[in-house]
Amino acid sequence: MCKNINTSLKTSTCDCRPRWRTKRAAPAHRTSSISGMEEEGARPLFSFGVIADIQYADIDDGYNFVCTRRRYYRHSLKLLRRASDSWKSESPRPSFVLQLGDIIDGFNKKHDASRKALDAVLRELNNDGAAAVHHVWGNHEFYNFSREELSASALNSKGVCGAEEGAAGDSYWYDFSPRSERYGQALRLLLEHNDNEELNNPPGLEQRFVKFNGGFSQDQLQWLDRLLTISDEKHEKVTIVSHLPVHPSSSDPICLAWNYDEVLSVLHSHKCVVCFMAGHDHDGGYHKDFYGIHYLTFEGVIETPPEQDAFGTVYVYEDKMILKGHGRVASRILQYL
Ligand SMILES: Nc1ccn([C@@H]2O[C@H](COP(=O)(O)OP(=O)(O)OC[C@H](O)CO)[C@@H](O)[C@H]2O)c(=O)n1
Repeated sequence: MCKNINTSLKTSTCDCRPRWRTKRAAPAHRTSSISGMEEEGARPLFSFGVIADIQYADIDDGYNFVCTRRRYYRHSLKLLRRASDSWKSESPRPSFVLQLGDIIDGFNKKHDASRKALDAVLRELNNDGAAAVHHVWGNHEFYNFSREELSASALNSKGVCGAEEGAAGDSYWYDFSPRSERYGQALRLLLEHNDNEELNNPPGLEQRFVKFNGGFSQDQLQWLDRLLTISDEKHEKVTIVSHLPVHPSSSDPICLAWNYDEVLSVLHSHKCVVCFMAGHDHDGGYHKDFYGIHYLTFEGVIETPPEQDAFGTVYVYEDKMILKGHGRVASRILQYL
C-alpha cells in the first residue's frame, strides 16, 4: 500500500561515517510462548506466510548506509529458499504469502541486473507450486523499476487468490516517478521538514523525513477509511500490510512513514483493525496499542546472517492470530480485543 519516492542510488562503497543516529537499543516486547496454538485444539481458519526486505542482489556482502549492519545480498536468496521450502512442507499449506517489499536491492539497477534479480527471486517464491504471493512495493522497487514496469510485472498482485479487483488496483495507484505530480508533492513535503543537502540524512527531531521513506496521500487515507468502514459494517477483522511502519513503538523513528500519525488516526477510528504488518526497519519491532491493534514490523532478510532465518507463518483463528516466527522473527500470539 505504501509507496516510496524514487531516488538515485549511491555507490556500493561505504566510508563508515556515522550519518544518522542509529536505532533504539531496547528489543521489542516478545510473547514468550505460542502454546496457544497447541492448546487451541481447533484448526486455524487458514494460514499465510510473511517475509520482508529480501533485497537480493548477486553482489558481495556490504553494509547499510551508516555501516552499522551487514547486508548479505547474495545469501538472501538462500534464506528465501529456506522460507519457501518451509511453507511448502506445511500441511495444510499457507493460503498465500505476503512479501512486504524491497524484494530486490537498488544496487541491481547500477549493475543493470534488476530484471534478472527479480526473476531469480520470483523463481524461489513461486517454486514448484508454492502459495500465491501478495507483493507490497517498497523503496527499492522504485530504485529498480518505473511504476509502469511494476504494474506490468509479477509484482502487481492484482487478482491474486481472490483479492478484490478494486482494492488490489487501488493499492498500486501511487505514482512516485520523478516527473509525476505526486513526486512533486512528496518532495515539497520532504523539503519542508528536511533542509539537509543529502535528503537521506535525517533532520534533527523528525528523523523520518528522509528520502527513502514516504507518506500516505489524502486520497489513499480516504480510500483506506472507506474500506475500513465497510469492514466495520461486516464485522470483519482486518490486517493491513505496508512497507513502511506507522507506529513509533514498532519501529526505529527513522523508518516511520512521514504522516504515520494520520494513518493511526484512521486505524483508531475503526473497530475492525486488528493488525498492521510492515517491513523496512530491518531490525523489526512489535507493539500493541491501547486500541488492541498489533503492529508487527518483520525483521529483514537482507540483514540476517546466512545461518539464521527471517520469516513467519501466521495462523488465523476466530479470536486471534498466531505468528510462528523462524530465526530472527519472534513467535507471538496476536489476540483480538
Ligand atoms: N551501502 C549502501 C546502502 C544504502 N545506500 C543508500 O542509502 C539510502 C537508504 O538506504 P536503503 O538501502 O534505501 O535503505 P533500506 O530501505 O534498505 O533500509 C532503510 C532502513 O535503513 C532500514 O533500517 C539509499 O539512498 C541508498 O542508495 C548507500 O548509499 N550505500
